[in-house]
Amino acid sequence: MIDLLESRDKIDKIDMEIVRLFEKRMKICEDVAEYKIATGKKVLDAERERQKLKALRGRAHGEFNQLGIQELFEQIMAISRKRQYQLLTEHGVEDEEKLEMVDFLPLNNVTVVFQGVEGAYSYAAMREYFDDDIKSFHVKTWRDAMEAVVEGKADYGVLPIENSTAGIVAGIYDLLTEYDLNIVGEQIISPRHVLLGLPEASLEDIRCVYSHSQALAQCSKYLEAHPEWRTQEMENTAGSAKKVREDGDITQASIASRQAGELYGLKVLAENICSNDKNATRFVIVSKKPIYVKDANKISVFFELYHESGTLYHMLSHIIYNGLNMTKIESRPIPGKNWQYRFFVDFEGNLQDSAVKNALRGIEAEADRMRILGNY
Ligand SMILES: C=C(O[C@@H]1C=C(C(=O)O)C=C[C@H]1O)C(=O)O
Repeated sequence: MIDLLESRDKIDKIDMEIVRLFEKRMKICEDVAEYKIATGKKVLDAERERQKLKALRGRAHGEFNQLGIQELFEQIMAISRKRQYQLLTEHGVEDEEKLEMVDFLPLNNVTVVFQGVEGAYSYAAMREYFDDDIKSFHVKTWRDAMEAVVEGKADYGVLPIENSTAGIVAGIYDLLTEYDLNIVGEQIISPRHVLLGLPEASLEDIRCVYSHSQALAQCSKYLEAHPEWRTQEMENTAGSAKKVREDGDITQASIASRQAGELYGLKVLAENICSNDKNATRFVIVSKKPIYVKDANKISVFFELYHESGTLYHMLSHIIYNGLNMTKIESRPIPGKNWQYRFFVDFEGNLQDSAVKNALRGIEAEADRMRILGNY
């Protein structure tokens, strides 16, 4: 019988040899980086890598080993690029500065836009984030809010991006890729939805419940317990309260905040109706100014990838390899490119950190399209 220890001993010797050759190869890659720093040539040379993979596969025997060699060398070359990005950062080769660091966000004499009507949760988030002396106005849609900021009618916009029960607000993710705005802050608030009706209404009268789709989703368990009620989506929660007041129909109810009920003269018919009592919504604060505050510790980016196997893995490896903590990943379809996706990733860090610079350099060089959405 073959001796296990003897085989392992042989493997160990081969592995030592692989380590020695790997380090020898990496040393030469550092020389390549030096050449690239001096000449401005890009780190990634996709054509060279394709040729190498083809040639190396051809040296291996059998389909299994050919695939193995391909995988192995894809990794080796990805590691070589990561080292080169590090060297570029170490040599102070800066990508053009996309965002400028500031000590504080300018908050004096500013105008803020939010979507919805007064009493909406975006309004509450704005009140929480900004000082009392700001000027504010509201618009009908999220797109209107984005445009108000782009056109300079508002300095900041407040937009809901994620709820801990219902998940992401997909429309906001998509709009962030359409408009060249920058996330400069975030605010989490805990919506406490209540069921609101006319003062003369009681629970037995209700036939139809109006609210924003997110609020309906956040109260889905409560609504499922009332299968006799219809639900109808509206643009925002406070607007649904306004509608119930204006229609004056005792069969209508709204899911909104207690404050919206007070604002529109409605009665609380039921409380604690959220499926998750820790329900919280995260809002982002967007600005046209390409800035970030010096102690910002979260970065949001999005990127699109070539439709090839392993591309997402390679992209995320830039974050992992540089020791950064990824806190979120989402994907959204790319309009007009069926079954292709755009990825949104959040990770901890500040744009001044070398690890962040290295990771972003790699992602930018290797993704189809990439943009930093903000450091906040
Ligand atoms: C080392 C180089 O940089 C990158 C890494 C490669 C490798 O490790 O073989 C090949 C091409 C480049 O994408 C190079 O340009 O030769």
